[in-house]
Amino acid sequence: MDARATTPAPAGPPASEAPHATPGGNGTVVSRRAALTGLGGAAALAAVAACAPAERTSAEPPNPNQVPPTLSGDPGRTIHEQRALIDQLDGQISDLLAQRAIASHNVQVAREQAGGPRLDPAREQQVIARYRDRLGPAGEQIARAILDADRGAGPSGAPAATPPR
Ligand SMILES: C=C(O[C@@H]1C=C(C(=O)O)C=C[C@H]1O)C(=O)O
Repeated sequence: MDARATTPAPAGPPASEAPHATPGGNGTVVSRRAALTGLGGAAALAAVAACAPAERTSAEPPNPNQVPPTLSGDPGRTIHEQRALIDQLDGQISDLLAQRAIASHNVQVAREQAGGPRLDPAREQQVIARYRDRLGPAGEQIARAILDADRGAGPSGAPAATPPR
């Protein structure tokens, strides 16, 4: 059985990381929770849910990490259709990355303001491992690129300045 199907979703950040909105330095204020569950993410999840196969042969709940094969793997789709899908997915990915950059920035600033280090290498390894588990070696590359982009991302990291829609 797929362990992910039975593993409950994380209950949210521990109390020590409660969602206090933190100024981003450019007027951007986003709580950790809002950033992680912003409309872009909800829209992405809704899109995935809407495209899930109508009938299920298993009683197991859908895995939100799994792109529905009807969307992603149908070779009968034309190149034009596939490209439209790619453009749509790239838009969602970009929106999510922009939200992630803001959330990451907020955590980094909060930790720094509390007198701690801006970065947390152990946590970064957890992030990398999650991407690697899901996507293999390419996932590790992607995670490292995201972490690089989000380290110190803020007002000057232009994409982070765009609030979630
Ligand atoms: C956002 C955090 O701060 C930094 C940024 C991280 C990230 O973008 O995922 C991870 C660890 C930290 O280096 C965090 O500790 O959660």
